[in-house]
Amino acid sequence: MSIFQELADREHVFEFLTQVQSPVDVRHGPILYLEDVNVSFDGFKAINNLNLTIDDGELRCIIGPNGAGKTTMMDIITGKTRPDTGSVWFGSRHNLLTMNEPDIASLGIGRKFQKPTVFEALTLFENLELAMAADKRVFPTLTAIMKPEFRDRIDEVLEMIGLKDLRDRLAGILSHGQKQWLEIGMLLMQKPRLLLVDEPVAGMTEQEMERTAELLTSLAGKQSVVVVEHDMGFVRSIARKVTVLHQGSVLAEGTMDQVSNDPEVIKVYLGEEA
Ligand SMILES: Nc1ncnc2c1ncn2[C@@H]1O[C@H](COP(=O)(O)OP(=O)(O)OP(=O)(O)O)[C@@H](O)[C@H]1O
Repeated sequence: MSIFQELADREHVFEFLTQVQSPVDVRHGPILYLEDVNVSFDGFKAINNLNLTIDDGELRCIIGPNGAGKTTMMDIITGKTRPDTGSVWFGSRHNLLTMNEPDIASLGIGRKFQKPTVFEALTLFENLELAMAADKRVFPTLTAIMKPEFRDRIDEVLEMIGLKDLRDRLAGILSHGQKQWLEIGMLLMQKPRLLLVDEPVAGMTEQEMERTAELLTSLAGKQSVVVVEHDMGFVRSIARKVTVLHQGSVLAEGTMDQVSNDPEVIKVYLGEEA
C-alpha cells in the first residue's frame, strides 16, 4: 500500500499509533533460557553446567541446600555475575550475557532481595510513585507523576498487594510482611515480565505467609515469577513446578510430590528434613 493509499484509508492503523509491544519475544520458546552455564569462584565451581528453562507466565520455585548456587544463578540472570561459559537468553531476542545490570532491569527483569528496602519516611503511595519514577522507559519526567493514569496504576498495584487501605500511611508503620508486599508492589510498578523473588517469607507470620502465597500465585500468568525459598511448607503451597539445585546443577525438576519422592533429592536435601 502506498503512503497516499494509507492516508486515504480510515481503517489503517499507523505504526506510530500502535501500542509499543514488549521487546521480549516468547512466540517460539521460553521467557528465560540458561544453557550449560558455568561459574567458578577461585577454582570452586558454584554453577556447574546449569540448564534451566522458564516459560512465559510460569511460577517456578527453586529449592536446594545452602551453597547450591541459587543466589549465584539469580546474579547471573540479572547481570551481577558473569558466567565463565554458557548462554543466557531472555526470550529469543535478548542475549543477557551481552547486557549490563541496568539494561537487563529495563528489559523487564525485576529482582526482590530477601531484606525489604522501602522508604520508611514516605507513604506507601510515594514509595510506589518513586518506583515508577525510577523506570525511565515508561516515565521520562517526574512531572508526569501527577497524570491520572499513573495514579490509577499506583492504586491498582496497592489493590494487588492488599495495602490499599494504608495508601497514605508511612511505610515505617508496616509490619515486616507488609513491607515485603510493598516492595513487590514497587517492582510491579515497572510492569516486569519476569520477577525474581529471594526468600519472600523469611521472618513472616503464618498469616503473612498465606497472603504472600496468594499474592505470588495471583501474579503468575501476568508475569513469570521465580521464587527461591527454603520454607518447604510455603513452597508446597504455591508450587506448580519445582527445580532442585545441588552443587550448581539441576538435580531434579517436577511437581513438589515428584521431587520430594526422588531418592536423589531425599539423599542430598529433603532427607535432612524427613
Ligand atoms: N563471590 C563469591 N566468591 C567466592 N565464592 C562464592 C561467591 N559467591 C558464591 N560463592 C560460593 O558459591 C557457592 C554457591 O553460593 P550461593 O550463594 O549461590 O548458594 P545458595 O544456594 O544461594 O545458598 P543459600 O541457600 O545459603 O543462600 C557457595 O559455596 C558460595 O560460598
